[in-house]
Amino acid sequence: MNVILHLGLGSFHRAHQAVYLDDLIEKGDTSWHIVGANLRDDMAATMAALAAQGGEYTLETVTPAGERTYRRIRSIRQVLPFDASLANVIEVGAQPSTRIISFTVTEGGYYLDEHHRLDTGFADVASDLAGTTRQTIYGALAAVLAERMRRDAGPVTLQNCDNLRSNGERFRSGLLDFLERRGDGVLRAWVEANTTCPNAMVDRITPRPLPEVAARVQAATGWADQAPVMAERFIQWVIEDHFANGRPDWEAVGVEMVPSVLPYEEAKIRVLNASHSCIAWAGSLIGLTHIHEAVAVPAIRRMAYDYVTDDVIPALDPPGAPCPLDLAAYRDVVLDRFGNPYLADTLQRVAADGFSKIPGFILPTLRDRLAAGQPIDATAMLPALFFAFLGRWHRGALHYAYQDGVMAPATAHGFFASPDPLSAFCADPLLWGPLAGHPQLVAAVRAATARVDAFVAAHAVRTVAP
Ligand SMILES: NC(=O)c1ccc[n+]([C@@H]2O[C@H](COP(=O)([O-])OP(=O)(O)OC[C@H]3O[C@@H](n4cnc5c(N)ncnc54)[C@H](O)[C@@H]3O)[C@@H](O)[C@H]2O)c1
Ligand SMILES: OC[C@@H](O)C(O)[C@H](O)CO
Repeated sequence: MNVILHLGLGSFHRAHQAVYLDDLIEKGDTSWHIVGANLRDDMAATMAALAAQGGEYTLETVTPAGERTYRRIRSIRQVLPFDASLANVIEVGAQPSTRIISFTVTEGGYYLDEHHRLDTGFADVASDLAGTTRQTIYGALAAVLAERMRRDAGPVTLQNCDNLRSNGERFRSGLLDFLERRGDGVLRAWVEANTTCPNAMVDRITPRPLPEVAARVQAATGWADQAPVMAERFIQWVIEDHFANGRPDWEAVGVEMVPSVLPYEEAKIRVLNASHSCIAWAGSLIGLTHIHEAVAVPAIRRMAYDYVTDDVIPALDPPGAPCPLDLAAYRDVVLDRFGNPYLADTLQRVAADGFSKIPGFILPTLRDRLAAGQPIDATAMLPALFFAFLGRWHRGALHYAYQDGVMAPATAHGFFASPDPLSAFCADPLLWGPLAGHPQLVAAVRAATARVDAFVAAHAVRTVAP
C-alpha cells in the first residue's frame, strides 16, 4: 500500500484531492490511500469527528441549477490527532510507503518575499527557524524529511495544492532557504537530491460548510455525518508530471498531467482568484454576505469583467505569444460559476488574506501592464476596493471578522494614521514588493478609490458605519 500524507485537512483537500483518489479507488485501484493531519490546532472538532468516522465523510456537490449529489469519500484512511511536536506526522512521513507528502496551508502559509526567499520577519517562521516550534510547513517538513533521511526511507514528492503561482517551485525555494538559514547543509543536499515539487493548478470552489450541509446529508443519506463538505460540481487539477517515487494513476480519473502548468495557473490566479477577491471586497463594502449576491450586482460584475478583459487578457495573450487557453471563454465560465446561488459561498471566506492575494493574484498584472507602458485603470479598482475594505476593518465597521494570516494589524491600522493613508497603503512592501510607492500605481489607485466611493454611495444595501 502506498501512502499520501496530507498536511492541512481543510475543506478544500477533502473536496478535491481526496475525491480524485476516491474516484480511483471506486475504479478498483486500491493501491494508494491518504493519511491526513493538521499543523495547527484550529479545527479540532472537525478533526475529532473525522477521526471518529475513520476518515470517512460525505461530499455534497451542487450545480448552478441546484442539482445536488451525495457521495461517501473513503480515500482518507487515517486522521492523525493534532500534537504540536508532530510526532505522528514525522512517523508517517518517514515511512518508505509514504511516497507523496501533499499540503494545503493557505496562500498565507508560505511567508515568501518577492524573490521567493523566506520572510523571517514573521514570528511563526522565526520560532520554527529557532527550532522551538514546528508550526509552519517548513518547520514541519524539515522535521519529517530529517527523519526520512536518517532512516534512508527513499525519495518523496512534495505536492503543493495551494493557490500559489508556481506553487511547487516557490515552496521548494522557501524550504531550501529555511534549511540553509538553519545551517542544515546535509539535509538541504538530501532534499535537493531526493524530493521533487511539481507545480500544480487546483480548482474547485469549496465554501466553508454550514450546519445546513450536515442536515441535508442526513436527510439524503440517513447518516449523521459530523464532518461533511460541500463544493461546486466543477473540478480541475493540472499537475506537472514530476514525481520522485511513483504516483496514483491520476490520468485515469481526469487529472491533467502536463509538461508546464504555467498557462493554467496564470489564468486561474489572475482570472478566477483575483476577480473572486474583487467581487468579495466590493460586495462587502455594500453590506452583502454571499458571492452569488455580489456577482449579480451589475456594477460589481462589470468591475471583474473589465479587469479581466481590459488588463488580464492583453497581458496573458500578447500578440506574438498567444495563450493556448480561450481566456474570454474562461472569464465567462468563471463569472457564471460565481453566480451559483446554491453554494452560498461567503464574501468573508473569499475576502480573507488580502495581504497575500494582492501580491499573489493582482500585482503581476499591474507589473506587466506598467512594463508594457499600458494603462492600469481596470486593475487599480481591485486594490482600491481592498483599501476601502481595509478602512472599514480599521474603523470596526465590517459586518464580519476579517481573517488575514499575513497582515500585521498594527501596520495596517498605521496606514490610516498617516496624513495620506492611500500613499501609505501603496508604499507597503509586503503588498507591493518592487512596485511599492510607484507613482503610476499611487495615481491609478487614488483615481480608482473615487470610483469605489461612488459605487458604494450608489449601491449600499445595508446600513453600515461610513
Ligand atoms: N476552498 C476553496 O475553494 C479552494 C479552492 C482551491 C484551492 N484552495 C486552496 O486551499 C487552501 C485552504 O482552503 P480550505 O477551503 O481548505 O480552507 P480551510 O479553512 O478549510 O482549511 C485551511 C487549512 O490550512 C491550515 N492552515 C492555515 N494556515 C496555516 C499556516 N499558516 N500553516 C499551516 N497550516 C495552516 C489549517 O490548519 C487548515 O487545515 C486555500 O487557501 C487555497 O490555497 C481552496
Ligand atoms: O478565490 C478563493 C478560492 O478559495 C477559490 O474558491 C478557489 O481558488 C476556487 O478553486
